[in-house]
Amino acid sequence: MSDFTLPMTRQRPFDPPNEVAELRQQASMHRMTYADGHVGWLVTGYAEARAVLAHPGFSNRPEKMHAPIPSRLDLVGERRDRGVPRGFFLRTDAPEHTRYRKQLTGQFTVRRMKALESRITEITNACLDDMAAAGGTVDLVQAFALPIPSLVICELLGVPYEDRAQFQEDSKILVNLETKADDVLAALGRVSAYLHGLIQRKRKEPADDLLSGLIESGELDDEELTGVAFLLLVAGHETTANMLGLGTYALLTNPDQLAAMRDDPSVVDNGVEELLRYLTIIHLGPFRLATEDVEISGNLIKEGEMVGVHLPVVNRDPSRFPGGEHLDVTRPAGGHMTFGHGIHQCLGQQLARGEMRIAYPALLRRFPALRLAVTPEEVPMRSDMTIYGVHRLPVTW
Ligand code: HEM
Repeated sequence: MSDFTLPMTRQRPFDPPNEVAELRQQASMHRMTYADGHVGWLVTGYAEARAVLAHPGFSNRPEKMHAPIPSRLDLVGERRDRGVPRGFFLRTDAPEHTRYRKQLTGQFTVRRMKALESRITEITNACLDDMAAAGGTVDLVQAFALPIPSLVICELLGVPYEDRAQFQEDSKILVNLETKADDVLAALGRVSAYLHGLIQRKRKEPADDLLSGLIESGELDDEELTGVAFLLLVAGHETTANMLGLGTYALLTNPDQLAAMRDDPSVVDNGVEELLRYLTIIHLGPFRLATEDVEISGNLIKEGEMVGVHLPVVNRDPSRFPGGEHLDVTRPAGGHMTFGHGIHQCLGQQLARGEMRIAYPALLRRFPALRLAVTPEEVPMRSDMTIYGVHRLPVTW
């Protein structure tokens, strides 16, 4: 089926496109035509996805990659050579990747994540207070889903509160697949210049934040520090924000699941994993380029061929998650691949989990009568973005 091209249009808001779900029923790996005519692969099976992402015979560097869908830029990492500072290591390979990853892992300590929990609770409560004060109908994305992760990342890095508005705006520009190249470059320039200045300030006045910790370890120069900080800002904003927005939408349209998340604290941790699995907001990729011939489940991927992993469909593979097309916050959801797998597995996953474990129940308990203020069909979906979610979620209570 080498004439298969990747569909992005969904027939139902929480389900992957029918065409891809149907493919998985036929086989776990498929030939797929990329936007420039390159014939590579699409992986729809759970075991095969893990095998690809754990295999050393693939590169994550964007330079030689073929775009999966027409006339759009892939993840921000594609733009590395066009203005992203060194240190933005999202799409790199060993040994460059190993060096940055080691530095960062050393900073995402249990102690730091634990300390952030009380700040996440405060930030969440402040958003809920503002919502209660505004009353009537509010857009949950602007009032809740976006500000929480945005402020938490600022906390983590030590970015002052008053500077955050520009960051939210710029990161939105950077992850939108439709953004024009000039606008991307302008946003990159603004964020880089700001972070560079912040690093200078932290060199003089270190504090108990991740940037100061990285400076202290002395391994990275200023440009690298800027790139790393920039990556965390972008990666930490929109991902968790879309989980909070889309997750709330999913709960509002599944009232029994919502009630379990609201009323039973013992359900929350697993409920968050299930929402991550069921919604799988990274719905384009990850993609890799074979640097040698690789055999996966009897399929020969030739050197130079692209492989895309369709995470939303992989996370519903019935051999791993029976009945996985339904949201069930009590289903054992561990082992899902929403944070990827292998050496590039999400660095911020514990932070993202911490935010969701605090934010969902806090929202549902503060507003027990929370409901959509529009019909479900009127909720605008982010089908056109690298990260899936809702553009807006009008709610009332
Ligand atoms: C629900 C929220 C999130 C989701 C679904 C998510 C998903 C992912 C996925 C799928 C990857 C792997 C990409 C690949 O294999 O090419 C990844 C990597 C990464 N994520 Fe996340 N992420 C989330 C939140 C965060 C947060 C909060 C941060 C930072 C504070 C973060 C930082 C990163 C970084 C730095 C990488 C690159 C890791 C590497 O290449 O070694 N993410 N994320």
